[in-house]
Amino acid sequence: MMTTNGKDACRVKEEAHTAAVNGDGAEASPQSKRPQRFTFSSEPSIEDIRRMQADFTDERDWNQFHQPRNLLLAMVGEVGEVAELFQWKGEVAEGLPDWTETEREQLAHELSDVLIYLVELAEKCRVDLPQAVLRKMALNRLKYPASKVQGSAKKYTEYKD
Ligand SMILES: Nc1ccn([C@H]2C[C@H](O)[C@@H](COP(=O)(O)OP(=O)(O)OP(=O)(O)O)O2)c(=O)n1
Repeated sequence: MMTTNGKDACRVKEEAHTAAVNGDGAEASPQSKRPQRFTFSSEPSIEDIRRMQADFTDERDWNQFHQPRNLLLAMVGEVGEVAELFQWKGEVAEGLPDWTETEREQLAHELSDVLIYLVELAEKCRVDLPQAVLRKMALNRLKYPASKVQGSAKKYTEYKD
């Protein structure tokens, strides 16, 4: 079980933006170093979250309601609640410097709701999410080689080679 608190969750640590992070095997160069990178706590894992939500639904006899389509709709509803927090604020800088603690906590709640439903949706669709993410990121790296798309946000279909 997780023993984290708000401070742990908000810690930033000195970390180079290395090849280990972007997975492309390139050496880290001084230019690629990012001095302050936010990191997550290592727990709970996605499997921990799946199990905690499974326990939560089992204890309430709610599996009868948690079919894939219902979970999808619930997740999209929670995405809407995330959007509502950003609504009418204009551009928001990384780290949300102008947000109050209450607003930050609301955001943490809504993002968690999205994640909880996403993880349960994946479970009910028999998608092993952590492994699926690894496969998808490998595909992303193939579609968007760093050397080819450096500094460009164009979609892969827009590159002529
Ligand atoms: N049938 C349900 C209802 C709730 N939850 C869990 C998963 C979500 O993390 C959270 C969602 O609860 P609410 O539907 O009450 O939504 P909010 O927490 O966002 O409340 P509100 O809509 O008032 O902001 O509770 C669930 O698993 N299954």
